Amino acid sequence: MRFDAITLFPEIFAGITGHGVTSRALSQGLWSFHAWNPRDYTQDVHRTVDDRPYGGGPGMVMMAAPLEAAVRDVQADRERLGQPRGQVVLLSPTGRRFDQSAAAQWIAGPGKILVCGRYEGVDQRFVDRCVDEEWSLGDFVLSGGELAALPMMDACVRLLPGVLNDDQSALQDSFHVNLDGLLDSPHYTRPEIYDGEAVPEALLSGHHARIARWRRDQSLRLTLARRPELIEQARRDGRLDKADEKLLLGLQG
Ligand SMILES: CC(C)(C)c1cccc(C(=O)NCC2(NC(=O)c3cccc4nocc34)CCCCC2)c1
Repeated sequence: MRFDAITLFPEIFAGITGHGVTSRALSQGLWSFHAWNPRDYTQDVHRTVDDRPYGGGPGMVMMAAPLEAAVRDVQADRERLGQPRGQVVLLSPTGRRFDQSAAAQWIAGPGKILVCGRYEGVDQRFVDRCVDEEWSLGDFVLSGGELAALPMMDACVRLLPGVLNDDQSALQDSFHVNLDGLLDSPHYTRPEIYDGEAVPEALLSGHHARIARWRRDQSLRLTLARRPELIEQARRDGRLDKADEKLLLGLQG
């Protein structure tokens, strides 16, 4: 899987290229990354990438030409290497909401070209001419598209075969397999008594069925309390068994 980022701040991507499982996967060649700075595609001596908004208003807008020139260079680079084109994605608050299923869809494709906005946004003519999809991380104000691109890329790379070992993929699988879309149960590790607080007795029992039941119950309780819509989704998908429903009935009364 290849990711390209069009960004004024390529160093931000060290967050995943330089640390942890995503960094190791990069060095193992399980995925690849290239950052392209629009500033390298300017023609003026000041390397201007932004300008004031027509119609007035605060802040600056990223100009279309450097962005488009960068995108065309990425596409030419992929073509030169015989790699598939890949969609141009604008990270944007108006985009479709990214989630785990989006990550699964993204890794099925050739790899996205991620355009990261700064200032007040990008010239609409660039969007009309070059952008295939807009995706959003959520409804909050961010300083730049890079800060949404990073978690999306992380979610995708973790899904690639060979990136996570069996231990690490437990969390990944649990989202879709053990917990199937429910919140995770509480975690505990040594010491057994921490400042007088003990680990729940079920987890010390050594009885795997009892431990699994305790964890499932905790996930259902927590999900019902914090994200009830995930319970509904699991019910619609037929992912709740009789014991689950019995517990939920007791909780919901
Ligand atoms: C109603 C709402 C969502 C609060 C909102 C409304 C208006 C503006 C913003 C905002 O944050 N503008 C700044 C800007 N944000 C983003 O790029 C961005 C934000 C959130 C999720 C994202 N996912 O990808 C990219 C995302 C970065 C600088 C270039 C212009 C876009 C937010």
